[in-house]
Amino acid sequence: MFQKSLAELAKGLKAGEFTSRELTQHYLQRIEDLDEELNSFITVCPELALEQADAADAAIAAGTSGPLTGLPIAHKDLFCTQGVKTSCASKMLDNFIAPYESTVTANLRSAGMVMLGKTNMDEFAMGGSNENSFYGPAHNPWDVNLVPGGSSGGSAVAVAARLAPVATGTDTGGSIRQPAAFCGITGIKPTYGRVSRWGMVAFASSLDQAGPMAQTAEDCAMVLNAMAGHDHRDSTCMDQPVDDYTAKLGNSIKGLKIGLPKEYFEGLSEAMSTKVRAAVAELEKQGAIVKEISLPNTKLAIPTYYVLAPAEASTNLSRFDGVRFGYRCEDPVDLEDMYKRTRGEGFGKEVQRRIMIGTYALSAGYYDAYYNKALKTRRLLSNDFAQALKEVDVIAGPTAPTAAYEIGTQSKDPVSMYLADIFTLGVNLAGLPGISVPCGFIDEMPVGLQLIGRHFDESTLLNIGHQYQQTTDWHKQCPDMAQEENN
Ligand SMILES: NC(=O)C[C@H](N)C(=O)O
Repeated sequence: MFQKSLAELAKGLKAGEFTSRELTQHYLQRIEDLDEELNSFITVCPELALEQADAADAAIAAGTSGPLTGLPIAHKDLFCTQGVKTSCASKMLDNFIAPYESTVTANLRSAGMVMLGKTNMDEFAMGGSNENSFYGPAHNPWDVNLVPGGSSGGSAVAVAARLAPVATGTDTGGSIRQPAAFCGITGIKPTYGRVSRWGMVAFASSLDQAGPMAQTAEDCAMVLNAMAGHDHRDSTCMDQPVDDYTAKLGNSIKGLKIGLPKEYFEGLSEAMSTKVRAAVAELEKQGAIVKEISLPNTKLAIPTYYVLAPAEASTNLSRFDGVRFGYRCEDPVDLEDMYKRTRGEGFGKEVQRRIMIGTYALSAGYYDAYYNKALKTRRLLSNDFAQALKEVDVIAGPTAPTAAYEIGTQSKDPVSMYLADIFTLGVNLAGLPGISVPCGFIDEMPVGLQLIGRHFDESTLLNIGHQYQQTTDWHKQCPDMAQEENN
């Protein structure tokens, strides 16, 4: 049963092959059996899940169900969920139970989805390996000695190991797409403003965006249908009609123009370049027209992001002060001591590093040299994409420069970790949608093809992903521990 995609499970539920309770029990059992080794969940909520499953079964029986009713989902642990811990994988929020529900989780709940639990991540979404978690690293199910990517690492692991058919993630600079690539699943970061950020704990507010992670592009389309839409509680959420993403999956890609940025292939390993070019050739076979393009400012993406994101983080995270909620240090001698020790003890190293970088970049003497300059280079990067997307419909390239690496090998060197974000950061800086689709293996580890589209054109990305998955089977491959015969 767990091998099935979300779309297949939806059909099975509708046909009465199993109930939502049975399906939910099945996944809860898999989590119990396998997650000790994988560490993909921070919180599992069996009682709540079964209660929601029973309600879904009642709705199905009453004929009031929708396309997602009764299907299980896992949420990244930075979406506020009323009554269920929301930790952001930080000691700072280890005791935090949100008094309200995020719009994303509320939308999926009202679509009838069943919440299995909350997934592991890099602390406050800062990282690309899931090693920066207060709860310890999540492990890649293809090889448990390797990282699953991050920051939405737990969500990617849960889907890849078939502990959940779908999960939510968030992406500030690649946090949906890169772990999707490392774990061999599909993940889409929608256009900035497509999905509400209300109740999503903020990291960098001009970049953060939520999206689905699943086995297939079709599954992502189903879930994005319920996630996307206007929300007056998030002033950056756009009041723009939402496409029916599943309705547009059947379109032919004949004549579609795909651009390959030459900068994305300069210095790229032969192995990765071959995989990406083979995937693009497959799309060409289906009628797409491929041409080389240029994104001349690509090399500015890392310095720009790693000034702006920490700057925004330093202000967003100032709310964690030990006063109103979250961690508070023991026996402070005075207010200053409480602030200092609460933040020193409650935040992990990477979070502290970013707060310091961000505070420095925003400080009076350096604001123009760093923050203001980064805003200008952000504009150059956006202009590159805007120009390219006049010439082509979508841009294709690798999601990340490498496949997953061994736990512990990069965590000592934050800069080398930052450099690995080269292909994903620009997409957030320009507010564009991007999808990662599994496109093969390097040394037995999955890698992803990234497709970048025009603002609000998630439909085209999901359709290309879907068409690609009609003639390839990379997305169907799963790690040994998720093989039917082993369970
Ligand atoms: N949050 C993200 O989207 C991932 C990025 N690697 C970061 O650490 O900022």
